[in-house]
This record gives sequence, structure tokens and C-alpha cells, in this order.
Amino acid sequence: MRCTLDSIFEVGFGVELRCLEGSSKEGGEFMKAFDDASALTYWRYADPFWRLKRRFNLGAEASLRSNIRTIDDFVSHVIATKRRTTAKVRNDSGKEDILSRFLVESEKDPDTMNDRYLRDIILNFMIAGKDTSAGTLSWFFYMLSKNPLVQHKLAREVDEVAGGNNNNNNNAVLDGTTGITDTTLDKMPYLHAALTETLRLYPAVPIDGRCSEADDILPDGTRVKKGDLVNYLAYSMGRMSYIWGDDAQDFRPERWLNDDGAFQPQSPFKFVAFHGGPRICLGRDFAYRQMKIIAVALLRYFRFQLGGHDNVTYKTMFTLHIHGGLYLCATPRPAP
Ligand code: HEM
Repeated sequence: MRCTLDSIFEVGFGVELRCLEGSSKEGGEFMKAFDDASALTYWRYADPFWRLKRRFNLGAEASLRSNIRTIDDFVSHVIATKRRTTAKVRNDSGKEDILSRFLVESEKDPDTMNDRYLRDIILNFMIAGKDTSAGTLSWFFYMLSKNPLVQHKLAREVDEVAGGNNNNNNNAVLDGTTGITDTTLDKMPYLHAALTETLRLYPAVPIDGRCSEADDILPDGTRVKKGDLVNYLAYSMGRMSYIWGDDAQDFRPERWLNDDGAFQPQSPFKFVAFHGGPRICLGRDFAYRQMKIIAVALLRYFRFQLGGHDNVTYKTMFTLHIHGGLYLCATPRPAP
């Protein structure tokens, strides 16, 4: 989570948060407030009295308000700092982040694209991109620990494409990430397949929905009225033998590869982890790239086994988290 938060901040907003190394107190407090606020917001679904509690600033609603204040203060500071540096960034070597682009646009329409609007942009990207990739990576390493043969095949692909672990210094993991390019990642179809297979079984957004724009009839004959909410369960769809065949419950990255070993995408209306249609996930390519870089850096040097008990299950949240976190045992991988 800390790693994906750092990367969203750096790529999206041009800010080095340094949550992973734990050197930023403000960054750590912000992350905690954000995570707590997400969980507290979710529980509004289960608490019929939440409006009353909000009105009188009681219990969970009081905590939520305090977390929102911490988040607002932090994000306002990011925007103010960014405003000061935007002109300089524009003159730099063209390396612009998303927030800088929004700031440039906001100069044309400052009333609409005010600080509140920009704050919502930042939070929107964080909500969309932090827990999704982090959760998927946890399930990915869980699947690899349960399927050592797949882990072995992946490590072999990483060795063949990115070079093996023949570096014994303490910065090995750092050195391992610096040389990774898009070309390197494109040569790893098995890694792409294994991440996709993880998302089939453990979609980061397990339930999603849309509001009907007009009266309609679904393919199975169900009538939908304008304004009706239609939900779909990506978690269940990924496990249906009707959709994926008799081995739907098995973790089998090979199902995504053709006879030549190339990745074969499926329709986004069958593989719904990123949603489909005009509002499909905007960060899909970014997410794959980010997850692959982290996977390569770790698989190159370590072998993973389950470190604790095997009663891993999910936690009820907007995104599919592992309840209580995942405990893994990492042992150095011998040089090939
Ligand atoms: C494994 C990782 C990810 C998964 C499974 C995923 C999945 C999804 C899904 C299901 C939606 C549709 C939600 C809805 O509108 O109901 C969505 C939307 C979106 N995602 Fe992702 N996402 C991932 C990573 C990311 C990342 C890393 C970013 C940003 C850097 C991102 C940015 C967005 C944005 C901006 C939208 C809204 C698109 C729109 O409404 O037009 N996502 N994502």
C-alpha cells in the first residue's frame, strides 16, 4: 500500500511522499487518515444512524471528520506547493505529472477548477489507484505461494528477460528495478497472464454497478427502468464455470496464452476487473506496469512461501483486501 501510494504521488502529482521508507511523518499520517476514512465511509452502508452521528459529531462520524481534516490539510499543502513550482516544471524537460496539467488548465477556468476541484482530482486518483494495485499484488503473491510451479515459471521468465540474480550487494533490489523498461516488460507474457489470472479470481473492485439511463431489457429478459441501479459481481463472474469453463476455480495463467505463448486478451465484458465500455479504468496500463515492476524486482531475488496460517480471506471493503494482511516468508533465490 505504501509503495503504490508513493508511486501514485510521484507519477500523478510529482510529489515524493516517501511513505515506504517511512521518512515522512506527514505522509504517514496522511496515509493512515486516508485508509481510516475509506473504512469508516464503507461502514455507513451498515449503520442506519450514521446521519444522526454526523449531525452530532459522534463515534465513527467524529473520527471520519477528523480524518477528512487531516486529508484536506495535506492535499491543500500539495496543491499550494505545486502551484508555486508549476511554472518551473513547465520549463523543465517536459516531464509533467497529471496534477501539473490540471493546474495549467485551471488557469483558463479558475472558478470551476478551484482548489476544491483539484483536491477531488487528487483523491479520485488515489482512491482509484492505491488500494486496487496494492490489493492485487497481495493476492498475486498469495497465489504464487499456493502455486509454486507458477512461481517457478515466473522466476524463470524474469531471469531470462531481466537477467538473473548475480548481484550480491545490499542494493540488489534497487539495482533490479532501475534497468526495467517497457520493452523488458513486454517480453514477459507469463507475468501479464499471471496478474490477469489473479484479477479474474480476486478482482480489486469485487462489486460494481451503474444507473440505467433509460428503460431497457437485459439479454436474459430482465426489465430495467430508467434510474434503476444495476450491480454486477466481478468476484462471482470470475469464478463461474459458465463463463470460464470447468477449471474456473483453478489459478491457471496458461488460460490467457495461445499456443505460441503470446497473451490473448478477453472481452472486457467477460473479464470485468477493469470494467468495460466508455468508463473503463483509465489507469489499467499504469497499474499493469506498476505491478510488473514490483513483481519483477521481488521475484528476481526472492522465493515466497506462506509465512503464517493458510486461512486467508477477504475483508469487506470497497476494494478486495486480504483480511489482516498477508504474511509471507521470503528467502533469497539462488543465482541461476
Ligand atoms: C489492479 C488495478 C486496478 C483495477 C482492477 C482497477 C479497476 C477499475 C474499475 C473496475 C473501474 C470502474 C469503477 C467505476 O466507475 O465504477 C476503474 C475506474 C478508474 N480507474 Fe482503475 N483500477 C486499477 C488501477 C488504477 C490505477 C493505478 C489508476 C490511476 C493511476 C486508476 C484510475 C482509474 C480512474 C481514473 C477510473 C475512473 C474512470 C472513469 O470513470 O472514466 N485505476 N478502475
